[in-house]
Amino acid sequence: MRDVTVRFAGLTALDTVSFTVAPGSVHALIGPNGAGKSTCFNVLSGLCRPAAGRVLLGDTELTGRPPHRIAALGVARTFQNIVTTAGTVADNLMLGRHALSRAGFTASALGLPRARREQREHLARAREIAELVGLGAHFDAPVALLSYGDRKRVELARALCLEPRVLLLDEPVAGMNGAERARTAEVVGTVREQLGLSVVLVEHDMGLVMRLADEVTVLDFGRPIAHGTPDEVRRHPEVLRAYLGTGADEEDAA
Ligand SMILES: Nc1ncnc2c1ncn2[C@@H]1O[C@H](COP(=O)(O)OP(=O)(O)OP(=O)(O)O)[C@@H](O)[C@H]1O
Repeated sequence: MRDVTVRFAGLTALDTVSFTVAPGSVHALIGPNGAGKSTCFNVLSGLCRPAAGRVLLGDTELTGRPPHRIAALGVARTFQNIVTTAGTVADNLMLGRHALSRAGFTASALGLPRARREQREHLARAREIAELVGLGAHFDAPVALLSYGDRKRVELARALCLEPRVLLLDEPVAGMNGAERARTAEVVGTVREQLGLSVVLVEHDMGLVMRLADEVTVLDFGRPIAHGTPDEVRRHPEVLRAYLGTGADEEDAA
């Protein structure tokens, strides 16, 4: 992201924000409520068009492209709130693979051999992804019957079904209990390692950020105030003042 500015009416939600996500790394965006983290995600995933600045994936220009194009180019995201409720885990993951399907709707509907073969391959890959995030045993279970933590991981798996190069995780452990948080942290680590993708993470759970992130960008009132490793950032005077004060103390105490 280079020099991105976003304005809503009179308010500048992002003010010339730049950061680079190193390939294969976990990059966290943190900051107090209203700092601009969600707006950053919305810019990265194409839901929000910046007034100025650019978003690049390698050399590919993403700025101004619609969300489905950005997803097809390799940037997948999850949302803060769970969006999957209907169908089985398999159904939801197959929806995630739909964008990759070549055979087309008509061929699939007619059950043509190529479409059937493709469908089988997608299902096999969806199952692999479900296993990777720890949902293998629930593959054919209705999502509505799963625990909250498992449902959040269905969202993660669905995003992974796009075979992204970059995964945007918007508060992946929000609302989870301690055990579920630990499990999800482990899954994110595994996913990054095994799929070799880059992860951009917005998360209020500082313990998780400190554990998972290679680099952290701190936003405050739409401006980046610090950037560095988790250790650098947690010691940064501006960060301590603006935001981490209590979070850092709590974590040290833990
Ligand atoms: N669609 C919108 N219209 C008007 N103002 C908006 C809109 N979206 C965000 N804002 C404002 O932009 C600023 C940044 O909001 P944003 O949601 O990006 O912050 P955040 O860091 O994600 O906060 P939180 O941690 O609470 O999710 C806030 O002042 C917010 O009220």
